[in-house]
Amino acid sequence: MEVNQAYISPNTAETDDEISFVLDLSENDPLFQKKKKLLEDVGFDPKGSVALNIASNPDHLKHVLDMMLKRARIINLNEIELYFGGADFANLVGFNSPRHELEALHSVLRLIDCSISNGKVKNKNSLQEIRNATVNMIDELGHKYGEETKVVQDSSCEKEECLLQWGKSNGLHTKLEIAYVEGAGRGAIAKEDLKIGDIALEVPVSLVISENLVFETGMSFVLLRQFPILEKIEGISSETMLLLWSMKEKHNSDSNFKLYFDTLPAVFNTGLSFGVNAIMALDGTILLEEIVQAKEHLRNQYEQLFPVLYENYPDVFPPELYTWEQFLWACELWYSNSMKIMFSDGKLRTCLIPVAGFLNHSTCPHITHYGKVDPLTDSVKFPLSRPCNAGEQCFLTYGNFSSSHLLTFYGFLPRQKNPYDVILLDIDIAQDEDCEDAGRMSDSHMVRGTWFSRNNGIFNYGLAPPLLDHFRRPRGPISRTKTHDSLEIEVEILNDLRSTFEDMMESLGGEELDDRDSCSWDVKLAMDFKDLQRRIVSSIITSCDAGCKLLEYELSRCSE
Ligand SMILES: C[S@@+](CC[C@H](N)C(=O)[O-])C[C@H]1O[C@@H](n2cnc3c(N)ncnc32)[C@H](O)[C@@H]1O
Repeated sequence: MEVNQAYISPNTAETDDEISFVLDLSENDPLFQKKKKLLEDVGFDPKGSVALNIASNPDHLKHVLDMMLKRARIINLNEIELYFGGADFANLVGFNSPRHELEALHSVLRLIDCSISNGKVKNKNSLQEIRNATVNMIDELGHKYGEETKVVQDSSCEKEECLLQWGKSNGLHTKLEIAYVEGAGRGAIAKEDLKIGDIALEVPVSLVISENLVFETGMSFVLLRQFPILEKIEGISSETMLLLWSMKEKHNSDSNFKLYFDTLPAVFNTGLSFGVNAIMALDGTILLEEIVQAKEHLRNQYEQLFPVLYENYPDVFPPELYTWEQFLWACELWYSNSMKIMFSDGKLRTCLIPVAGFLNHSTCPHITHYGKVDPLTDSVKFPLSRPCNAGEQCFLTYGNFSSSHLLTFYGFLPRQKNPYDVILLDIDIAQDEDCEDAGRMSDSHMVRGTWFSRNNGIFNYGLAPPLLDHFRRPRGPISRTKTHDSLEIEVEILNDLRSTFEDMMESLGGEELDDRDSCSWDVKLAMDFKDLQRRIVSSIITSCDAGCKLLEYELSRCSE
């Protein structure tokens, strides 16, 4: 899971009757130049502010909120969002994805809260009104895009309850309880109505499993004794050491983390455990190659360590605990359950966090800002970015991951539409080197389901502007004027694209007629993934067709 980084520095300045909200684009943002250009293109000063008149009418408040949101949306774009919407200014100021919209609304809320709390403004009514409007928008977003959860009532969560009790007696605080939920194993359910800013879970650093804890405390693995051994293996990373530690610690009945290990599944069922049939079922998708390579990489890593370690140090590395299967289990544990946490010393460490590991992922999550140790409390906090009512499952974001990544490393496909499901295209980008498209990815072009686009008209067709420009550029100066010549070029481009995607569809093959429910978990997941690829490719072919029809109609009008 990725640490959430917001490259925004919110700021406010007040006079007696006006507040200036400064949503500054940080120069540390890796996409600074692209976003700066975008802000300028839509008429914003990148260093500018939005002014709120204290004695304002509802129309002014609405306008101020609208302006703040537009800035916040641009500032919060990530690379994929920038690629698909970047050059399309009309779309950019509208809705992009639930995560993106939530982030934008949050930046605005932080600014307003900052102003309210600094107490300089005498008349707080306007601020409160604009705050209420922002909170309402966050609420509506949750209602529209949030996932519903069915709790599996007859499953016992005894081990999970023990872990919670152990956590609480060691300083953990939570407003969540653990239950089995349909389709996702265990999940965390809100015990009471939680509002924005409430801390759903707080875990003291002393309960966090990281290289710090493992290497700095005299744990049962006698790690200090192992260091000289491990240091002899060239390039061994702290991650590898943590893998080795967890493989043994899981069997240690005296472990400080015994109750945590007791709650872990015996098998993880991620893409890394796919059997041959499932891998074959991925034929025609890039995921087949990706999974094979990822597994090969892990196998090589294992073979660098074993049998050398257990032959030379059988006491420390007993062969029965260090099998390839156990190694894969530990890899899957760390891939699917770890979080990257920024510690008070400024270092980012990969950690396992008891209880937080029960939080499932959603593309419209409740918890988006986590991943930093609070130095005042020496704990990791999980605050709510949108409300979660009692009885609802509280979701986290694992990061802006594609379904292929989620399948490979977490073993599931999100139920909702995933805006990060892109198909990378094998296009020579050399021609694009001097291109300065606002949203172009640095090294690739891509497509995603055209259902995400609201711009299907001529010159857009629901496709990414940088991709279309890539095809336009060799055909002459890029034009968005409906002349006969430019329309002809557009038809040519859509025909080329359609044929590329028809080939891709053919290599995916027809839909399998098998009864999914009787398939093994991995084959079913592979087939579901392939269906998703077919839907994406089919949406592009349909959009190319629809675009050609529009162009033909326009061309016929030109020649009239
Ligand atoms: C950090 S754990 C979350 C707790 C997990 N459900 C459990 O029972 O241990 C991550 C794993 O939860 C499952 N998971 C998380 N989010 C999911 C989702 N939206 N749908 C289905 N499974 C999900 C996947 O198996 C993933 O590898």
